[in-house]
Amino acid sequence: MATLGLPPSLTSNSEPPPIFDGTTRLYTSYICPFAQRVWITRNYKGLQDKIKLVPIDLQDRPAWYKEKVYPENKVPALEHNGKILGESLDLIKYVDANFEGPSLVPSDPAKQEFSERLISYVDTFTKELFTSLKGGEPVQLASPAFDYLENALGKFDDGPFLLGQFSLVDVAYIPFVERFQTVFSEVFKHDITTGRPKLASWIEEVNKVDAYAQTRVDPQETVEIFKRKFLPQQSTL
Ligand SMILES: N[C@@H](CCC(=O)N[C@@H](CS)C(=O)NCC(=O)O)C(=O)O
Repeated sequence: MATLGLPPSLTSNSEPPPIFDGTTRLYTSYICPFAQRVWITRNYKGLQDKIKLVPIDLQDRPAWYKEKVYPENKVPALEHNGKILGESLDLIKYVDANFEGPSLVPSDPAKQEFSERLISYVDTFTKELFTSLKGGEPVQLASPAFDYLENALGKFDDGPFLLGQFSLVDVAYIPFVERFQTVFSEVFKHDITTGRPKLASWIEEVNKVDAYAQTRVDPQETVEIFKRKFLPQQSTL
């Protein structure tokens, strides 16, 4: 688990932080792929001192989180300027636009247009992957989603990332690709990069980005979570 040197998760026994005291806080969970998007964005922009991580134990959630912070009772949520904002795809855009640090949106209009297209597909992408686990043939069922990424990676050739340079689009996809690569490899003995060279080099390059590398989940933990939540039929393996 990537928690070395990171604050401990707050539980039902933990006191709330002094909410709305002017501190910007990212309520997160170290295992949540949605929250991971915002965590990567914060790290990439060098906002470690400006946006404080407040990890929540989702299995033993403090009651004050829903009551005082975020009625949706989900992570991620961002406390900023006296407001609480949610939804990871909105938050990564918000953090990029409203805080200092390197931009995660390219200036090229063609790249911006493709970025919108890829962002609007990401929920379908993740849904297809989760749905693939419910069928008898997960590898085959997940194949079109990974092929879509492989094709998308061919669009710009001025760098290994989805828009050439590292951007919000990579941030939106990688937490899910990370988890499904692990699960397909460990549970179904299938390498999602076989026959997908661009996907292979994309994953390799994203792993070199420190802002992301610090947020990765221990693969063993990913497998345990998936077996418990999405693959109950595999839990006795
Ligand atoms: N659409 C939301 C999804 C967030 C989400 O589902 N987070 C999960 C953890 S990975 C959560 O907080 N679940 C708690 C619950 O639903 O009660 C986003 O993109 O931020």
